[in-house]
Amino acid sequence: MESARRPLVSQLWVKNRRNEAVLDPERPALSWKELQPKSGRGLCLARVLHRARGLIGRLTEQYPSVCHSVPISEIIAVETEQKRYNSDTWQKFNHHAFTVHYAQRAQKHCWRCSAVTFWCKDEELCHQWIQAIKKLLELQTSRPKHLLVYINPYGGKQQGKQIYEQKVAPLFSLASITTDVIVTERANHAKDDLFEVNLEKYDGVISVGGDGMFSEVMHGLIGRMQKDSSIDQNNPSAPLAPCNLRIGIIPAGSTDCICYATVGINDPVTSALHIIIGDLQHMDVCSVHHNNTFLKYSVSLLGYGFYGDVLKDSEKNRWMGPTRYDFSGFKTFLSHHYYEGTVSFQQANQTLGSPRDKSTCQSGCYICKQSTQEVEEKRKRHHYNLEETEDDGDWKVIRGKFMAINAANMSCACPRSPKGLSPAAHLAAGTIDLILVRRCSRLNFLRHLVRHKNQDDQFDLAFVEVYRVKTFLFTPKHSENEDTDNKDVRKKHFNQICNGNHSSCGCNHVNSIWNCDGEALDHAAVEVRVHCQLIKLFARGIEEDSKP
Ligand SMILES: CCCCCCCCCCCCC/C=C/[C@@H](O)[C@H](CO)NC(=O)CCCCCCCCCCCCCCC
Ligand SMILES: Nc1ncnc2c1ncn2[C@@H]1O[C@H](COP(=O)(O)OP(=O)(O)OP(=O)(O)O)[C@@H](O)[C@H]1O
Ligand SMILES: [Ca+2]
Repeated sequence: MESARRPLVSQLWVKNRRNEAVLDPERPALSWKELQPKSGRGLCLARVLHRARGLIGRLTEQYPSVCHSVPISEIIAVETEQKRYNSDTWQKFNHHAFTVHYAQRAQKHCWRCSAVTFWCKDEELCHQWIQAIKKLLELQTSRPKHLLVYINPYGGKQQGKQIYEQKVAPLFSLASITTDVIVTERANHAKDDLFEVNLEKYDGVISVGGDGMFSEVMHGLIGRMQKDSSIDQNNPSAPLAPCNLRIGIIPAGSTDCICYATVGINDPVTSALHIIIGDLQHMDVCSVHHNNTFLKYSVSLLGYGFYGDVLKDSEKNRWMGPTRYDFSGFKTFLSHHYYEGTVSFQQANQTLGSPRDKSTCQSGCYICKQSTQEVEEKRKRHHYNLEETEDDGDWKVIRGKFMAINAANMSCACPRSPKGLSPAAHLAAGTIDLILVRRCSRLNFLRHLVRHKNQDDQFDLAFVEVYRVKTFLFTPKHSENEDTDNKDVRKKHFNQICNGNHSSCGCNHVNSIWNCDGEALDHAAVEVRVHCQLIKLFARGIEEDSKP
């Protein structure tokens, strides 16, 4: 037992160079460092340079040899080397070699699977190393072994199936992860399936597609949990049962904002590596109700006004793929609509930070960690039927004319807006950032939009307000029935570019619609409530400095 904790130290060869390799179960990491320049007959320029560097290093007492180190948690697999090297090396080491595959940080937030082959002088040493690494890998208990994968073949640029087969499946198989793969045949296929399937045999569910596909998987899992726990989703104040299974996202959509804001990039290989090493990121979920009837859950953006109108227009142009959003965004910007209504909300406790904080939510965020403890205690109290003590403040009511009402449950960072709609929003603190953009000129609205792209403070504009909240209500000024009947009211909302036939401007509504993670809601009057850390993802949040 004692020997299992001691480091394994051996001389192994990497690319024909003698290295000292150390496998330290205490750190726990695998590291290797070149011991001396390659020996052998013959002279080549590289070797001369190498020796000169070694000599200079020794003279200055700094031998310039790089130490490589890989945490065990980031090793993907270890395997006996098959004969793929030139026969010289193969003969020299009598066929004894093993290869370690590991996750390596490439560019910012982008990970790649790298490999290093270690050559051993004898078979026993080779076997000892492979067994020692495998033993340490077995201790990585958070890694998934069996996954359920849903692929939307029509999301984004319709590349979901190819992306999964070419970039992800080979990595899962290298990591000995087995999968049941379902290519969806219709919308809601994944969601419906998750209500029926035996989930006990899986360690996670993977969504290959965009935010809409993720939303389907999430609705399936949350809905299933509530059904199994006899919780009525129509009750807006019911404490929801959290989901134990983690969800992985392989981005293949048009916005991929949930992936981008939880991993830092929308790259299928990076996401596959986070899944393999069993990363964990808790995430808040908002429930949306209308008159005590459950409508939907949201994790990224609930947007009324501008983003609702963009969505509505873009749905007609799904054939355009991701470009549909830019096209409809431009049209919606020109149509320049505002909507009247009342927003009521309770501001969250100040310990949960402010939307105007300069620091952002990152891997290991202390505000989210604090919420993990609180949510655990709250669930325990609920389990033992103990009383709740909510210390939320008074309700604030704002009546007005709005260009946009955006509720960001996370930063909503995506390739179109790398900082997102609310750069300081938290993934798992149990809060939403409510952004109110009041009626303003076209030029001012453009200034607001441009700030989604640059470094300027998005909220430092006279017509923009932002609040960190746990729950809010929205009531449109005009009743929802009026919206379809009252043509006179519609006319009041015409503007320069609308010629009155409304076929192209999409302005034939007094009310806008809610864009809920890219899906349209059927009602404008809503009650929204955040459920702290309801779901878990195979991710780790944004790493501060991803490249070592
Ligand atoms: C001048 C440049 C301004 C550029 C401003 C870019 C803002 C981009 C903000 C993206 C925020 C995404 C929030 C995430 C929402 C997701 O849950 C949802 C589902 O995937 N995606 C969308 O609704 C997809 C929403 C996509 C919205 C695209 C809006 C594009 C606006 C273009 C306006 C151009 C005006 C030009 C005037 C000369
Ligand atoms: N086989 C299918 N046929 C038609 N629609 C599907 C199918 N499978 C899933 N869907 C639906 O397609 C919708 C959009 O999918 P997805 O989110 O993957 O792509 P996207 O909308 O292009 O990307 P994003 O949501 O990132 O903007 C989802 O709402 C999902 O319910
Ligand atoms: Ca949140």
